[in-house]
Amino acid sequence: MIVSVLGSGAFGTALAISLAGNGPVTLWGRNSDQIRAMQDSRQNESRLPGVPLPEGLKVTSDLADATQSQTLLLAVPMQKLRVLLSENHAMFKGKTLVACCKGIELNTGLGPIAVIRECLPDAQPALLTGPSFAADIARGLPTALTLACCDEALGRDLQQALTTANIRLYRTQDTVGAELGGALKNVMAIACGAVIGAGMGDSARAALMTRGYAEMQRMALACGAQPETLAGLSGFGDLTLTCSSELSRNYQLGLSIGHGRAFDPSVTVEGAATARAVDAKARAMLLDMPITHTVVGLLDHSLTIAQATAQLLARPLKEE
Ligand SMILES: NC(=O)C1=CN([C@@H]2O[C@H](COP(=O)(O)OP(=O)(O)OC[C@H]3O[C@@H](n4cnc5c(N)ncnc54)[C@H](OP(=O)(O)O)[C@@H]3O)[C@@H](O)[C@H]2O)C=CC1
Ligand SMILES: O=C(CO)COP(=O)(O)O
Repeated sequence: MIVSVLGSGAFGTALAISLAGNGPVTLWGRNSDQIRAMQDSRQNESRLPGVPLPEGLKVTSDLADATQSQTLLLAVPMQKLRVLLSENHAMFKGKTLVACCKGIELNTGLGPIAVIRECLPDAQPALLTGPSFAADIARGLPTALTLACCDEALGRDLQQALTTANIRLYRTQDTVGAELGGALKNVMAIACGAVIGAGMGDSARAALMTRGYAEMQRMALACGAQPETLAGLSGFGDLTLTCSSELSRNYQLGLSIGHGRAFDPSVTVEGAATARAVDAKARAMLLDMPITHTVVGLLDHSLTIAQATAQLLARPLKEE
């Protein structure tokens, strides 16, 4: 299977580096200056400094060239997926499109698979998700991820083709569960970072992770997901990683909120838009998602940390 990775950020570059161990890979980025610098230095200095690009990895800013491959990994932020697909519609027709982003689209409440289906009804969509930091993958450290695809035969082919020396893939047909797990864990990571940043301690974080997981399940099951998917790598696995590591940008944003410090708005933090999208979706579906709602309040500055904490603690007592 000939593969190209579209999006030369941290994750796209890391995936391309790992996949290059299987055979030739093309990595596409939209910024021709950045791509030229990558071609010259053979590293991605802004996103993954110090990690050399392997020989079999071709880097290009020519999308027509990159989309010669039948299988395209889409490693752009969730809120940018639709524009990439719709602006380059003709080049993506009939391709196998593997979304590598984690989030829910702000204006529609849709996940990546549904966005691909809307933009390109004749494409074959799949999702690569689960606990992994780009820096770990790029350095060859071992990771286990979920490959979600409704079509079982295609899912098996992708699982085989995208497994690498350091990425072990598990397979599921439950794309709804896989994409909601990956999207919602980022919202919980913001909440956990805020609690730790504000000095509320590890017990409070454990409470948020557990009740956050209950919220993730509530939304996912209401959308038709399987509970096993939420308990797997794409849900519980990624929740654990993202809520407990300072390498996570979502967690870092939470830490800044907790510390009362500004955060660089240019950093990709998927959980911010996703919290707003999920909060609106939960309201429409009459689902109780208090942590997500509180994160939106913190992001919008309509709640202080103290108010947010008091509000969550004062909720009516209930069975677990
Ligand atoms: N980093 C990680 O550890 C992991 C990330 N992910 C997921 O991967 C996705 C991408 O994240 P990540 O790579 O880290 O983010 P980065 O911020 O490192 O990179 C994002 C990339 O997307 C490009 N991009 C943005 N908008 C467009 C567009 N309209 N068309 C084409 N390219 C565009 C950016 O280009 P430019 O620089 O020109 O703006 C940049 O190269 C996210 O959904 C994230 O959740 C998943 C697992 C791990
Ligand atoms: O998705 C990730 C880990 O699985 C990366 O997390 P951040 O986007 O918070 O850095």
